[in-house]
Amino acid sequence: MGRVVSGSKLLASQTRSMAVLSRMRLRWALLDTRVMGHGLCPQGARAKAAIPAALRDHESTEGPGTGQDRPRLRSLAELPGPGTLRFLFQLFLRGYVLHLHELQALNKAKYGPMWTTTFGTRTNVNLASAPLLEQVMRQEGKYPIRDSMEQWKEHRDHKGLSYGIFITQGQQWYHLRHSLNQRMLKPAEAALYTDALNEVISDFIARLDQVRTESASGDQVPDVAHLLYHLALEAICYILFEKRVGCLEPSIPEDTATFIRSVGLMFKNSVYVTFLPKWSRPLLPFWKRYMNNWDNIFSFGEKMIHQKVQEIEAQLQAAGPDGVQVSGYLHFLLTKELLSPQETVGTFPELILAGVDTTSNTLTWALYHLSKNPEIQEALHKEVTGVVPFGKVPQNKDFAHMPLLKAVIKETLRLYPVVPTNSRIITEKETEINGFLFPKNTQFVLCHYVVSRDPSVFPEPESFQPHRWLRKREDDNSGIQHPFGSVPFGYGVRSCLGRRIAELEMQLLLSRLIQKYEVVLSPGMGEVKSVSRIVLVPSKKVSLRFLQRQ
Ligand code: HEM
Repeated sequence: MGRVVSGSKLLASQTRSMAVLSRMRLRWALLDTRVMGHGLCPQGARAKAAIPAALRDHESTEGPGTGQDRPRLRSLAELPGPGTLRFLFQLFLRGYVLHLHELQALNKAKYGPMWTTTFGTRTNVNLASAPLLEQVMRQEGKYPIRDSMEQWKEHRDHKGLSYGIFITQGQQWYHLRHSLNQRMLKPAEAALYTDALNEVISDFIARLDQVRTESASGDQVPDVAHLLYHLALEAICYILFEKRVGCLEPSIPEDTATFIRSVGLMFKNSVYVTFLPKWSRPLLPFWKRYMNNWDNIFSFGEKMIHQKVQEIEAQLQAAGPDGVQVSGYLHFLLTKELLSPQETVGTFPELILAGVDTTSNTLTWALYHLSKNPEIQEALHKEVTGVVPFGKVPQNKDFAHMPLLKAVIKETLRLYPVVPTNSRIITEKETEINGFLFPKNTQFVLCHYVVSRDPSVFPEPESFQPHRWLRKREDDNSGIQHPFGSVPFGYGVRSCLGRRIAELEMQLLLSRLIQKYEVVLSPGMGEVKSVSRIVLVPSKKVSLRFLQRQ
C-alpha cells in the first residue's frame, strides 16, 4: 500500500459491468422495493413541532427582531472574540489543539454564546446555544455547505480522485446525496441490514470472549474502543460491500490492519495540517504522513470496489443475468447506475471512514458510563431481557419496546457528540442571527459539545442521566428537550447519511452485551476524559470487565 492504485482498469471494468447490468432484470434478494425511498430527510418540520412552549419563548428572546421599531442590526465587527495571536496561543501553547471542545466552553464563559475566532484572513462566527444553532440551521438553503474541507480536497486533487460526499458542494453534492440516500436513509431501509449486523455482532462477541479469557482475570478487555473499532469496520464493510474483511479474526489481514492504522494516523495528523501554515509542510512530518495515510485509505476502498465488480462479472459469466444475486448497497448503486465509477471510488472510502470512529467511540462511552452507573445498567438489563430473553437475538422490531436503551444512546451522544464542532456556510444570502447581520459566505461554527452541556437545557449537564430522555406518561413533556439542544447527527438535508444504520448497530450491540454480561470498570480505571481528534475520542484506553451473567 502507500500509493493509490491506478483507477483506470477498475473504472473500465466497472463501466462494462454497469452497462450489461442496466439491461437486466435483477433479483433483489435482501432489499425489498417497498422500502425504497427518494428525497432528503425533512427533519426540521418534525423538530419544530416538538419545541415546548417555554423554550419557544426563550427562543424568541434570542431570535431576529420583527416590527417597525426593530433595532439596528449589528455587524460581525461588533462581536467579541480572541484575535489570531491569542487563538494561536490557546491552540498551541495552552494545548487546546487537541481539546477544541473544551476551548468552546472557555470562550463561551468569556464572550457569551456568540463570538468570533480569527485565523489568518478568515473570521468564523461561533454559536454556542441551542436557539442560535436553530436560527442558523433553519436558514440553510437547498445545498447546505458544511466546511470547505481544504485539506481533504488537496489530497483528492493531488491524486486525481473525484470528491466524495463529504467534500462536494452544490448540485454535485445534491446528486450524490440523492443517490446515496437510497437504501440507507430511512429506518425501514436500515432495518434490512439487521441480519448482516447480527452476524457480525455474534462474531464480535466470540472475539470479545477470546480477549477476556486471555486476560489475567479471565474477564477483562483492556482496550474496549480498539475492539469496538474492529466491530464497526467489519460491520460497515459488510453493509457496503457484502464482504467480511477479517477485523474480528485473531490475526487481522494486513491490508485491513493498514487501513485501521491509516485512519487513526490521518485524523491525528489532520489536526496539525489544518492549523499549521502551508510553508511548514516540507519542514515538518505531518503533511507527508497525512497524505500517505489518505492514500492507504483509498487503496483499501478501491480494492473492495474492484472485488465487487469482479464478483458481478463472474456471476454474469457463470449464470447470465438471472444468476446475479444483488443484495448490498454498492451492488445496488452500481447496477442502477446511480453513481459513476469515479464517484464510487471517491465516495466509498469516505463512507467506510464515516461509519467507524463514530459508532465505535459512542459505544465505548456508553459502556464506560453504564459501568460507572450500575443501577442504570441493571434497569437496562431488566428492560432488554424483558423483551429479548437470554439466548434470543434482538431484532429491529424489539427496540420499539426498549425506551431506556434508546435513552442511553441519546444521553451518550449528548455528553460526547462524536462531531463536537460542525459548521455551516450560507452562500445564498446574508444571515440574520440574534440581532446581527452576517454577510454571505460567513462560516458559522456550531459548538455542539458546549451546547449539549448547557445547564439551561439539560440540568446537571455533566452527569449521565438517560432518564432525562424518557417521558413518564403520554402527556408528560419532561423528556422533550429543545430540538437543537443535542443534535449529534446534525440537521436537515445534509445531516448524517448513516444515522439509521448507526442507531441500529448500536442498539443491536448494546442489547446483546447487556443481555449477556454485567460490565464493570477494571481496577484502577479512573476518570476518562475526551480528546478532540476531529472526532471526540477517549483520552486513554478504556478497560472494562465483562462478567458473564448466565
Ligand atoms: C454514532 C454514529 C454517528 C454520528 C454521531 C454521526 C454524526 C454525523 C454528523 C454530525 C454529520 C454532519 C451532519 C451535518 O453537517 O449536519 C455526519 C455526516 C455524515 N455521516 Fe454520520 N455519524 C454517525 C455514523 C455514521 C455512519 C455509520 C455512516 C455510514 C455510512 C455515516 C455517514 C455519514 C455521511 C456520509 C455524512 C455526510 C453527509 C453529507 O455531507 O451529505 N455516519 N455524521
